[in-house]
Amino acid sequence: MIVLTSKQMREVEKIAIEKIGIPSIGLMENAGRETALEVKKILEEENLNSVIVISGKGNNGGDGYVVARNLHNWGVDVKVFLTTSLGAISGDAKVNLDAILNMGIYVAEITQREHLKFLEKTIKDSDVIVDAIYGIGLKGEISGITKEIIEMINQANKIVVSVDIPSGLNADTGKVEGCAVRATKTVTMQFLKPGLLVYPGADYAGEVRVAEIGIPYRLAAEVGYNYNLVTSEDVKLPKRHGNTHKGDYGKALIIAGSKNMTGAAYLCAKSAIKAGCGLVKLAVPQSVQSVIQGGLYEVITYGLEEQNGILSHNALSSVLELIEESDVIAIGPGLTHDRDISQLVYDIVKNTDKPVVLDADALNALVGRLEVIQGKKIILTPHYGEMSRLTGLEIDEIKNNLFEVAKTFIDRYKVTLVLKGAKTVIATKEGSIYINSTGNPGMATAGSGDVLTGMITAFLAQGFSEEKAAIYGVFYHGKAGDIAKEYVGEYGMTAMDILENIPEALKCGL
Ligand SMILES: NC(=O)C1=CN([C@@H]2O[C@H](COP(=O)(O)OP(=O)(O)OC[C@H]3O[C@@H](n4cnc5c(N)ncnc54)[C@H](O)[C@@H]3O)[C@@H](O)[C@H]2O)[C@H](O)CC1
Ligand SMILES: [K+]
Repeated sequence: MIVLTSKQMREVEKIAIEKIGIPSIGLMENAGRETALEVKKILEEENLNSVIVISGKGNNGGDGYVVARNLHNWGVDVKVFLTTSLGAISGDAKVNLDAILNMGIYVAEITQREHLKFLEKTIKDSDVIVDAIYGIGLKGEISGITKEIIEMINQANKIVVSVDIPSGLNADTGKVEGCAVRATKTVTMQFLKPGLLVYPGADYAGEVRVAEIGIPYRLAAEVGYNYNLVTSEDVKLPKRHGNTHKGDYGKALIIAGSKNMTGAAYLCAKSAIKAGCGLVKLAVPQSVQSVIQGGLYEVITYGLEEQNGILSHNALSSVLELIEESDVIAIGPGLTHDRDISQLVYDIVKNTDKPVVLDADALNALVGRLEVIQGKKIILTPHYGEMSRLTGLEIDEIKNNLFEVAKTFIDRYKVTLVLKGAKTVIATKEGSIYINSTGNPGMATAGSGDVLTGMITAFLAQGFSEEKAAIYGVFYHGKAGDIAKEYVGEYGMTAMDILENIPEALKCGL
């Protein structure tokens, strides 16, 4: 599903109005009416009838006047408060402000501190708050009286419907600019915005609805969008042909495990099989092979050269031989981190041009010498901690600038990046960003990442491009977690629960 940044949104709006000739006031009418319909639905469902619209000085505020006009026409008790003076309103917003004044709708200015008490009382007496203070035109941090108004909205404990984007939220990053409205629902115009989809923005936006306001859909392609939300529509699975055999679904080699982390290797290999990989070979340290083999009926295991239960660099030639007979490789789950293994991982990556998924300790192994991945068919799956080690950035810096961090990384290394988090973001070689829509907090559990690596590897093995394998793997991993949640809930969910629900998740894609 297409997602547009505020800049891209402005570009499509400009083409719609200036090139195509769609009247801008018509777009505002549609934006306001769609939001009003949403508010009406809430009022009817909850048996409520009074609304306060809080409008800012721009076109977001203009949408707010249209909301008020429509609600008034439908018999709703509606009042409008301006965070600016009446004289500061211009353009389409002014046309709509004049209309509501002419209709006799109550309009008040909140420009001084002493007005705040009255606003507080009106909020208290209202059932629903419509937030039309700032939309995509927000620049910099919110301060002064507007900040106090937003804090008042948040403390009121009312149903809040935000127009386009919760006021105070950065539409592009999801960052809170000083303060932001906590919405129950956000009605966003024509296209999703990235800031609504990642944290903290996603928490502030509440339920998000995209309203069609009359901008032609094709304009997104014209301005060259690069953000996408991955939904079930985007990850349909191809039907398998009748006349096929296991060779058609790929041979994967997984290099994983150590004496203290046999489970990671198990979870990864089993997940690859569960996600449809034709044949999975698992290379582990010799001394743990018999432990790992138990229960892995479908997987061929290889015990390789090791030292104290950890793969050693002496395993390189055996690994390279196994790679010869494989289509795709995954390295990392449960390997542990030491100098010898780092060199092993480095040399494996250096010596193959086949698609490789790098996870966990394989990522740690490449810290400081990432140039070896440059331009290769590689998918990296770091969580924020691993990304921090790879880039030298603080975890908070990564969390607050997910898109920028991901883009800078792929611009430099030209690989596929799966940046794992509460909202996993995938960045492709071509510079596109995909935001995942599945998953839940129950999946924040040990081994969950090993399952994901197995799934991505399986899609790669089945002939998907790195980009598609990453997108599909992340989506269905989340889906399996969502199904697991129905049975075991979030608290008790284990990686095994996710793994066991992979087949059910994949059935949804057919
Ligand atoms: N995208 C579309 O096709 C349509 C969008 N509509 C709505 O219009 C807004 C965007 O309107 P715009 O006037 O450009 O910006 P805002 O209303 O968000 O506010 C800008 C307003 O506020 C001032 N300002 C910005 N930041 C700050 C700050 N930190 N402190 C103080 N003041 C600030 C700025 O100078 C402006 O004056 C979009 O979101 C939609 O809701 C149309 O109605 C339909 C078509
Ligand atoms: K808003």
